Amino acid sequence: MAKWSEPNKKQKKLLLPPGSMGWPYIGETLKLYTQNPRSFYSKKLERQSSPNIERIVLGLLPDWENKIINAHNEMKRFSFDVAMVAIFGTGLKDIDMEKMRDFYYRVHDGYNSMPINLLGFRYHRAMKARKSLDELLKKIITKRRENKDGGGLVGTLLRSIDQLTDSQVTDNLFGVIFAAQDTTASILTWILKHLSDNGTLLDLVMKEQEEIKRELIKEKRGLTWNDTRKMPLTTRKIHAGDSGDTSSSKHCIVHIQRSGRGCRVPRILIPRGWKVLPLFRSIHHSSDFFIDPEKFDPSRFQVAPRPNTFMPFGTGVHSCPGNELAKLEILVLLHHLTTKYRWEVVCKDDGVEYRPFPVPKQGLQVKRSPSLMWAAVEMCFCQGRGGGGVWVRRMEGARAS
Ligand code: HEM
Repeated sequence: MAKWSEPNKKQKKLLLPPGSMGWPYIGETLKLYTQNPRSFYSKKLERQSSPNIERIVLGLLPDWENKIINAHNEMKRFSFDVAMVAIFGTGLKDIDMEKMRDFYYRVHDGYNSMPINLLGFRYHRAMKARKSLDELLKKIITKRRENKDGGGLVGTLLRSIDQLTDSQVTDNLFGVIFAAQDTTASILTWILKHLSDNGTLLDLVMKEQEEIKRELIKEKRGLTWNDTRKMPLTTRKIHAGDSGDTSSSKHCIVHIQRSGRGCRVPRILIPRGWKVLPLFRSIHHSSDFFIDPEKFDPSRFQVAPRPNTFMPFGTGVHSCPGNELAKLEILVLLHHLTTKYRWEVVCKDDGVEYRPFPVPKQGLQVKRSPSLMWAAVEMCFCQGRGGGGVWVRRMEGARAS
C-alpha cells in the first residue's frame, strides 16, 4: 500500500490555506498530474454514464408521487447523486451517501456565511462538517487504495499518488461536488420553470422526446449517450436555460500579463499584473450580442452565437471539465420527465435569489395542472417551505410508458 507523505514545496502551493473551506485549485492540481486539466472525465466515461444517470432519474421521479416537492432541492439531490457516480464510479455500496450529503449540505450552507468560528454560528457548523467530510472521504480513499479500486474520478486521482497528498485528493473531490451540484441544479430548475411557462416550447420538446422514446421501446433498451445527441431542440433549451437566468455566475480570472503598461480595452486601461474577473452573466445578458436577451428563447441558438459571447462553461484552461456530463444528466432527466409527466409552475415570477447561483425565489401560489391524461407535476415557489425553489406535485393518471 502506498504511503501518504508530507507535501513537497510544489504540492504545498496547491493546498488550501489552513482552515479554509473554499474552492481548491482543481485545475492546477489536475494539470500537475495530467498536463491537461480537461481530461479528468473522459468522453468514454461520459458515454458510459447514461445508464447510471438513468437509474438515478428513475429512482427520483416516482418519489414525487402525490407530494408537493421543492424542485430545486430535488435537482440538487439529483446532481449530487450524479456527481457521486462521477467521482466514485458505480461502486457506491461502501459509501454512506446520506451522511456524505448531510455533511456536504452543512458545508455548503456555511461557506458564504460570516466567518465566525464560534458554537452556534453557521460557519462553525460548516467547518465542523468539512472536517467530518474530509474524514469520511479519507476513509473511502484508504479503502479504495487497499482494494485497488480505480473507478471514477477518485481512481484517476489515486493513480497520481506520487504527486497528490491525501488532503489534495479530498480537496479536489470536495471541489468537484461543489462545481457539479449547484450549477446543474440551478439550470434544471429554470428549465422546468421556463418549459412550464411556455406550452409551445414544451410541446416541441415532448415531441422530440416521444420520438426517441418510441425508438427505445421498439429496440427494448434504455437511453444511451448517442440518443442524447439526437435531441437538438432539448439541447437548445439547456443553452437558453444556461444563458438566461441561470447563466453561470462563476467567473474566469484573466491575469493581465502583457508587457508595457498593461492591456487596453475600450476606454479602460487595465494595468499590468492586475487580475480581471469577467462576469459571464453580463455578457449573456448583453443586448450588444443577443436580441431581447432577457427572453427565454432557445431558437436563438439555431445559429451559433458570436465567438466569446456565450460561455456558460467558462473558457480557457479552467473552463468546465464537467460540461458534457452536465448536459448529459440534464437531457436524461428531461427525457423521462417530459415523456411521463406533466407539470405546471403554479406561483410565478417571484423573483430570483442568488445562493450564489440564481434560483427562483420562494413565495408563489400552487395551481393545478389541467391535464387529465398525464401525471401532473405542480410547481410553485412557496414561502416558508424551507429551501425555496420550485414546488412540485405529481398527480395520479400518469400515461403508461
Ligand atoms: C450546467 C452545469 C455546469 C455549469 C454551468 C458549469 C460552469 C462552470 C464554469 C463557468 C467553470 C469555470 C470557472 C472559472 O473559470 O473560474 C467551471 C469549472 C469547473 N467545473 Fe463546471 N459547470 C457545470 C457542471 C459541472 C459538473 C457536472 C462538474 C463535474 C462533474 C463540473 C466540474 C467543474 C470543475 C472541476 C471546474 C474547475 C475547473 C478548473 O478550475 O480548472 N462542472 N464550471
